[in-house]
Amino acid sequence: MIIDGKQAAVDLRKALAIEVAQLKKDKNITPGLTVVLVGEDPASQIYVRNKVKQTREVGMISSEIKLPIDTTQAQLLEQLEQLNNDNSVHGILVQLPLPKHIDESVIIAAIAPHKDVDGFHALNSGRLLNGEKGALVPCTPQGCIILAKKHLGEDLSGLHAVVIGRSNIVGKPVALLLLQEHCTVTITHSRTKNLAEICRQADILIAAVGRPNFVKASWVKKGATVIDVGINRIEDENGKAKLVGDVDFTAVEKICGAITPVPGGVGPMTIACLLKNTVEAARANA
Ligand SMILES: Nc1nc2c(c(=O)[nH]1)N[C@@H](CN(C=O)c1ccc(C(=O)N[C@@H](CCC(=O)O)C(=O)O)cc1)CN2
Repeated sequence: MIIDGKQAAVDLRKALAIEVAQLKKDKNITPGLTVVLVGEDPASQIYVRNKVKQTREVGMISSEIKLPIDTTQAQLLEQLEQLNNDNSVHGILVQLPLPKHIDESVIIAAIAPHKDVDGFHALNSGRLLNGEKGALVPCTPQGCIILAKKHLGEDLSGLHAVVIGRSNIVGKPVALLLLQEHCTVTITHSRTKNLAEICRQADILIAAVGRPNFVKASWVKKGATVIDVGINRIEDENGKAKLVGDVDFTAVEKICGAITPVPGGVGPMTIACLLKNTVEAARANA
């Protein structure tokens, strides 16, 4: 089975549009998201454009702040201070990666935690770690869980989930979410020994390593659910640009029970979950 992330994102946005309309009717609140982009990275520009477009499509307010590549860290912090104090802005997102002269961790820490719709602020990651209610949860990990449940149903308890990758943005939070779902969780990374053997034990395999076609068919247990977070741009045999995930899709598809494709898997869910977080932020701070 191929898990259709594009369709799951459409379904989530439809449900959010209804919620947004209800929030307007009942409380006269229109959720507002501001996306900040520093520089002109082509992929980031596309992601930001899609975020703004989809936010508006579900009836929310969205604005984009484009800053030049030579923006200083102090200038970006000043911009965030203004957004933190603007009551019409419920969600703030700074598109990553930032230019090298800006320290991402300083910027993430400067976003008001209740407006941190990326869920990257230490207060939100701490809440997730403690299993507290009210955390804004990172979008890609949320998308992974929703997509895994499309195949496995709501109850993931007792399943062995193996996560490849330990980033703060995907690997660690997705592992915590799987733990909340009562999975047995193994986190693996570049120094893990016997990686293939560990992956073969997975009922749910999450690949978030950033290496094209890294996960081979021989690493996958028959019937496993495979969630591919990778977005890697490579050249095909004719020199044409092509987008692939971290999983050797063609080979793994024949063995697994279900798999997310790239494109059309986790990526679209990242943006849909961002809209979900913005609605939650607006509701929580009404
Ligand atoms: N502040 C953040 N920065 C970044 C995040 C993030 O969650 N917050 N994630 C990524 C980029 N990203 C969202 O920002 C993102 C990446 C990919 C997609 C997506 O829909 N991909 C499509 C393919 C699109 C293409 O052709 O490039 C797919 O997989 O089908 C959405 C959002 C890094 N930065």
